[in-house]
Amino acid sequence: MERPESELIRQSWRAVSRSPLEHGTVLFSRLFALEPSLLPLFQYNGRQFSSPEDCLSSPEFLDHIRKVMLVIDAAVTNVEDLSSLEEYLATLGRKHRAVGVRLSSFSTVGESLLYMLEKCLGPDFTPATRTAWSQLYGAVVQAMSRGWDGE
Ligand code: HEM
Repeated sequence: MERPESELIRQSWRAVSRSPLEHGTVLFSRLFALEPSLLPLFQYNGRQFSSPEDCLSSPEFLDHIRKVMLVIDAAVTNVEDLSSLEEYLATLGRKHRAVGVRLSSFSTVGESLLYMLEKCLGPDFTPATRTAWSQLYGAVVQAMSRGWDGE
């Protein structure tokens, strides 16, 4: 996997990271629209959400959005040496496998991430920036995929 263009990643993330919850909400709204079957995987205290809107307004789910944005933030910070996150990401992958997430759903997450970046950055989301993010996200998923090894 080619190393993503660090400067494009950092620059574009600056705009997103000013309001992570807002942009993370755009990402997950898109994710639920593309793959509604992911909704039942989010349950807190055994409670099932009746709709994406119900889920997107729950404090526990908003915390999950914050966690996701923090992981992406860590990947941006370590974009030049993602191997430092490898163990953490493999463990994170294992935790997601344990709650019933399929590795293939992370492709839909990637699509939703690119969608959110496009909405946030508008014309600044150039083809080169898109390529850089696809590479970065691809590297994150590759590391997380070790959590599904042996399936
Ligand atoms: C297919 C989409 C996803 C689903 C269905 C999913 C589901 C879950 C669930 C059910 C939990 C446990 C409850 C919670 O902490 O809220 C969790 C935890 C977590 N998720 Fe996700 N997740 C998804 C994508 C992601 C992504 C893309 C990231 C970051 C790259 C991420 C980062 C985290 C983190 C950091 C935790 C906390 C892990 C811990 O407790 O150590 N999730 N996820």
